[in-house]
Order: sequence, then structure tokens, then C-alpha cells
Amino acid sequence: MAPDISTNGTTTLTKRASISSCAYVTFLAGNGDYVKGVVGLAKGLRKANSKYPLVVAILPDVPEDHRKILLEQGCIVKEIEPVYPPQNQTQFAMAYYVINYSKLRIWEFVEYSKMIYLDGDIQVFENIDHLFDMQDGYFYAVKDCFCEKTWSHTPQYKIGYCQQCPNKVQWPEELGPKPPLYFNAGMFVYEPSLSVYDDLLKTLKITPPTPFAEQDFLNMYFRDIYRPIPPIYNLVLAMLWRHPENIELEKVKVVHYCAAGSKPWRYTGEEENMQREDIKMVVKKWWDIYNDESLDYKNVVARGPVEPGSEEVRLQPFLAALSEAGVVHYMNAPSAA
Ligand SMILES: O=c1ccn([C@@H]2O[C@H](COP(=O)(O)OP(=O)(O)O)[C@@H](O)[C@H]2O)c(=O)[nH]1
Ligand SMILES: OC[C@H]1O[C@H](O[C@@H]2[C@@H](O)[C@H](O)[C@@H](O)[C@H](O)[C@@H]2O)[C@H](O)[C@@H](O)[C@H]1O
Ligand SMILES: [Mn+2]
Repeated sequence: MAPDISTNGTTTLTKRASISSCAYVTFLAGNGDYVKGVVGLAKGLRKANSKYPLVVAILPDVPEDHRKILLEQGCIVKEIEPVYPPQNQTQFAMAYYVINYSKLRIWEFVEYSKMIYLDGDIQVFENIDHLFDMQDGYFYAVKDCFCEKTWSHTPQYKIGYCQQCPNKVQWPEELGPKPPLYFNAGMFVYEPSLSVYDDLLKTLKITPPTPFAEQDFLNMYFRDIYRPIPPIYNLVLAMLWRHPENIELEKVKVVHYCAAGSKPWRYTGEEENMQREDIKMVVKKWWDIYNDESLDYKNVVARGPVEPGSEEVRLQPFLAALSEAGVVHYMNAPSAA
């Protein structure tokens, strides 16, 4: 019998037909300001009434005070060991990308049957819990764009080809087969698995690093089961000026602040494109959530009884703690009566 953990005693959580537990997961490294991104993400998921907890995979170099902040925001903090690519002279697109291979540790979180990975520089403005219901056995993510100069090392950038507009510049046959669909690894839906985890690390050992580090590696590894999902689930900001015809900003649910100068907690407005009205709007939206104290976990829990339907939101941290303690995640099932 599921433990009755509601505070008012009226909600008895019943095990869902299939035992499966879901969670969002992000990654935090270092003692710098990305912790603000993760706090913003935790509060954004709460504001979007997500039913699932946020797990934060942290490297050992995340300081104690940052860990405390994450716990106080209702996150499940899990320390992981770094993962390094094989020694190589590769020039990463950004030098710090070398730490992003540590994201691969999240395949080891098999206490969860399905997870949605979100970069710390992502914000969820509308509920995306329904993505957990997509068919198992695939790797879901949003197609990236090859037009930013961070891609200048690639043949597609050099000829002006982009998968976002494949008919604008046709892929020339003399360059061989068209590149397979390529996703942005800032957001993806996946199923943790120890066998996949072991194979990922084994494969990494024999794979020379490339400029987009673990993103390139994940695209190579999952290319046969990758299924694209619409850009509303991971708006790579450069799409606003590279492919505006593919974006309806008012329908976007998830924003990925990956364009140079767009990290809200570092925003100065000085870099190229950062004075655009849409950029200023999404940066303000991020700050509105970050600064909203009513979204702090301590205030959500303290608020007491909430209207039916968002009960899960208030119970979530308790469910998360149960899940963390190995008790499977229970859902409010419709009453038999
Ligand atoms: O100093 C850092 C750099 C990166 N990250 C994490 O690694 C992810 C990927 O890096 P980033 O988002 O900066 O890459 P981009 O999407 O901008 O290329 C970040 O979102 C964070 O979750 C971090 O925790 N600390
Ligand atoms: O470590 C490699 C990184 O690769 C990706 O970065 C983005 C970013 O660099 C943009 O500036 C580019 O324009 C975009 O295409 C590129 O995908 C992921 O967002 C990030 O999570 C991480 O995997
Ligand atoms: Mn990112």
C-alpha cells in the first residue's frame, strides 16, 4: 500500500499501473554562476506545475554552499565523477566543453525509467511533462542549427547548408552523403540504462574528441534511434535570427540560452544580437522567474493546502525524497469509485 504522505490525510497516492518513475535532470560543474541557471530551472519547472523532481548531477568541484542552495530549492543532488574524453589535440568549440562529457553519467540513474535532460542554461516556461509519455526506445531531441560561427569548422557551415532549411543550399553530391539529422544536446528525452551507460563509456574511450564534445558524441552514438521533436521544446536562440521562419516565439515552451552573450545571469546586452527585443524579452522572463520568491521551494511547501490538481506540485519534493530513497514514484490515480 502506498504510504499516505499527504499532509491533509485525504490524498492516498496509488501506485501507477506500471512502476515507472520519471524525473528531469540537469548538470552542474564548477563553483561559478551556472548554479543560478539551475536554481532558475528548478523554479521554472515549479511554475510550470511539473509533476516530476529535478535531479542535479554535480561534479565534485561544486561547493557545499551551492549544494545547499540546490537542496533548499527541492532539487535531488547527486554527485558524479567526471568523464574525460581520450587525450587529443582537439580544439573544442568552447574550451570548457571538455567537462560536458561528464553528462554521460546520467545514464547511470537507473532508479528512473525515463528522464528529460536540460542544460542549466535552459528555462521551461510551459509544462512539458507529456514528453515522458512518448514511445520508449528512442532518443528525442530538437534539431540544431549549423549557421552560427561556432560551426565554422564544418563543411556544412562552409557551403551554407543547414538542416533547418535543407532546400536553401542543397547538399552537393561531391561531398558524399548528407550529414544525418543532428540534435542540440542541451535538451533530450532518454531512458537511463546501465548497459547503455557502460557501452557509452567504452565507446568514448575509442572515439577521438570533436569540437562539440559530448554533443557530437551523443549524435554519433544515438543516430539510429534519434527522433526529432519540434523546436518549441528547445529554442536554440540563434534560430531567431538564423531561421525565424521556423519559429513561432509565442508557442515556445523551452528556451535554451546558448547564443553568445545570452546567459541571463551574465547578460550585458553587448554581444551581437543581444539588443534584439525578443532576446531582451526572454532574458527578462528568465529573471522574473529567478527573482520570484513565491516559487522558492520553502515558500511553495509552506503555502499549505493548494487547489486540487496541483497537489502533486506541493507533494513533489516528498515524492522526490521517496524516489531518492528507492521508493518508486507514485501518481495520483483516478479513484476507483
Ligand atoms: O562552468 C560550467 C559550464 C557548463 N556547465 C553545465 O554544462 C552545460 C552545457 O554548457 P553550456 O550550456 O554553457 O553550453 P552551450 O549550450 O551554451 O553551448 C551547462 O548548461 C551547465 O549545465 C556548468 O555547470 N558549469
Ligand atoms: O558541449 C557541447 C555543447 O553543444 C551545444 O552547444 C550549442 C552552443 O555551442 C551554441 O553556441 C551553438 O550554436 C549550438 O549549435 C551548439 O549546439 C549544447 O547546447 C551544449 O549543451 C553542449 O552539449
Ligand atoms: Mn546550454
